[in-house]
Amino acid sequence: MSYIRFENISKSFGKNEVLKNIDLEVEKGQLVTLLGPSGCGKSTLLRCLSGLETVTSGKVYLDGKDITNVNPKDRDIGMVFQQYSLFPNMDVAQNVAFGLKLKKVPKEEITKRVEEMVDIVGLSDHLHHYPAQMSGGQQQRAALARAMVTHPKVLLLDEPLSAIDALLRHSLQVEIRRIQKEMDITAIFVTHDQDEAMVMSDVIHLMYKGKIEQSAAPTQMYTQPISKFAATFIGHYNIMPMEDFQKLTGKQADAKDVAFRPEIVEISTQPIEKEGYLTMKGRVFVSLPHGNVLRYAVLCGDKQVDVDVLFKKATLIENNTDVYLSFKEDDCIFL
Ligand SMILES: Nc1ncnc2c1ncn2[C@@H]1O[C@H](COP(=O)(O)OP(=O)(O)OP(=O)(O)O)[C@@H](O)[C@H]1O
Repeated sequence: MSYIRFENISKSFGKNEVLKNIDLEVEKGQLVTLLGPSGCGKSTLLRCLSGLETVTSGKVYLDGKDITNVNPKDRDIGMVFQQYSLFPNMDVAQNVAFGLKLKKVPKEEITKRVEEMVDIVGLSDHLHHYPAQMSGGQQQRAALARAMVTHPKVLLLDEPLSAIDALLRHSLQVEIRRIQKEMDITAIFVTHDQDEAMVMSDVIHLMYKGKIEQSAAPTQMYTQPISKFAATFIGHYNIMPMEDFQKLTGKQADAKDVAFRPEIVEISTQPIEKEGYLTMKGRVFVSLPHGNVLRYAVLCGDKQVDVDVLFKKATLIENNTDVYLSFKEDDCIFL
């Protein structure tokens, strides 16, 4: 049996069914992400594991035991939330020591374990600082240390980085992943940010309206979405009804929609003819920098197709220029 197992979990608040027959497994030592839009049930599923929420039906197993009705404090689960949940009147050392004191761990051992843990999260210089004296990122590291110092069976991270600015957020993503691997922690991470899920996870569980839409490793999720929703949520796919796609490219397929990523499309002012490639004509109506690429929005018929070109290669095509788009048929996903 897997280390964590949600078996046929449903959860309703009154008439609102928020989780619908969820089956999900997590292996020991994995970091899995629950990814999905706001309100799809990510936090509720996490709270069913921690015991902060009861399930309406189904069972939750942890480390071979049915914990569905176990008191939250006896589940041995560490949690970090979006809000910095440190005790404001305690310094970092006292905050991190808190759980160990509750467990009546001997004093010398507490000091040793707190110092080790604070060192791992890179806060040794802030051992005696209070939360108000630290940045958001430092406070989240302290919260992480506090959640991990007791060696919980599972670490639950509910959007722990969403209040932190982009640059620091990225370095904390990498750091949390490093610590999780180094300490062989089993963790479930909740986010609505696809990039964060891509960086952090062994497996992504994409949720939609209370169900698991797709479960896959990050690269597979990115390159092989199984539904229109998955393609919309991950990878910024161009999605076009098959009827329009057929009119533009001549390609026929037994599908409702076709999805293709902006970065697989070549754009040129000259016709492109290549074996195995599909082409369509269009007109550039705007181009905007997007991270490290230039994104052209091209109108093909009455459909917008986004095309990403690496900045270093880009010679700017002016707005209102007629262009040819081409892409490998193999790179299209027929849904
Ligand atoms: N205690 C509660 N009482 C009533 N409804 C609730 C409660 N907790 C959550 N809900 C509802 O359950 C649904 C799922 O909420 P949940 O917080 O799990 O979503 P989420 O995917 O984590 O969203 P977000 O990314 O915005 O945090 C929402 O419609 C929410 O309003």
